[in-house]
Amino acid sequence: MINKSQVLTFVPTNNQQPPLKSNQKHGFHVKNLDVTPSPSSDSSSILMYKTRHNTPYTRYSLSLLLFFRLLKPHHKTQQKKNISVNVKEEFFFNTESLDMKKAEFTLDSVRDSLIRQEDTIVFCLIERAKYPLNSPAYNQSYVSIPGFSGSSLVEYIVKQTETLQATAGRYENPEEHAFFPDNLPRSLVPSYNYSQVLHTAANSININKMIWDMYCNQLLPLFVAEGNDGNYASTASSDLDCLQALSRRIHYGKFVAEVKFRDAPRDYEPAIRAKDRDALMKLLTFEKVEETVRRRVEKKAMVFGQEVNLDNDNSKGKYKVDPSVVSRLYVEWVMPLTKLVQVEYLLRRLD
Ligand SMILES: C=C(O[C@@H]1C=C(C(=O)O)C=C[C@H]1O)C(=O)O
Repeated sequence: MINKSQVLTFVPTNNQQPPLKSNQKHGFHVKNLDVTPSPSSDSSSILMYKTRHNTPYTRYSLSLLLFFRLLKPHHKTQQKKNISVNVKEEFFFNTESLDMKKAEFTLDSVRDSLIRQEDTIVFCLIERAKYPLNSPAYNQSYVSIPGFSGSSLVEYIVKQTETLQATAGRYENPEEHAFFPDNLPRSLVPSYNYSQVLHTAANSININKMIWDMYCNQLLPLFVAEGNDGNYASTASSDLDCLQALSRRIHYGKFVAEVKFRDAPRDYEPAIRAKDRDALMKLLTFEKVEETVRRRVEKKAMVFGQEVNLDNDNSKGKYKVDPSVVSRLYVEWVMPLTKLVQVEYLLRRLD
């Protein structure tokens, strides 16, 4: 009989795996499955399984057969008894978080993360664009919630979510920054050993007030329809997703600056000592990269935001979020604010 402590280990079946790309990682996660065991299954059942695209199908099918045999009750009258089995499954993924890349902190790996974050930002904007502006959600006199006087519904939802997420450890991660950081509760979860690549002065940099102002007062009216459909809570929740994605991207400038400084400390040190913001801005700016980013996010807005249907494609040119607005968002706000974070970080780098 299988007992609770048994683990079905899915292991690679050969060594001829294609090399991982630089932004891919390889690992295992453990899934907990409820199965009804067969008494004939012996305790040494180990299934061979391979998740990569070069899976040998014969081995794969055999594995599945074995697996389903384990799931099959052996006798009709047998009382169904669910047993928890841990399945360790090999997986591959593109890492978005820098922490998954502990071993390779390079300008390329940091830029890979920024590229992946573009997807998140574009999808968040698409989700927000489902709703019209819904201006009451931003109006501080529309709601009067005990303990939150003077807060709009969006502020209320952001504050409450941040409070909850702080207890779950969100702000222990150096990549995360709260919009209302004062008086947040302590994390209640075991601490994770995040890689400490940043200078401690990084903790003093939080430009979320500027991001909030840019998002609510300048960006929103550019990509949502005017009007009001009453979905204020969902709207506020979508806003929170957008704000968090933008904040994470922009504050990622700290990591970009750190890696640039490490690559060329002698170039940066004189400008840092002279507190010369303009010189720092010049040193850290790569116009060609910015142009590539601008074109790529515009294209992502076209690809992710197009209507998909199976008939003749008559939806060309219709996008859920105007691609030129996404390009403008990056050129006017996201990239300049990311560079501002870089300058602020570098100015403190030798403290
Ligand atoms: C982030 C970087 O620094 C600057 C800011 C960029 C951005 O925000 O996308 C792009 C290029 C640089 O001018 C970088 O060099 O990758």
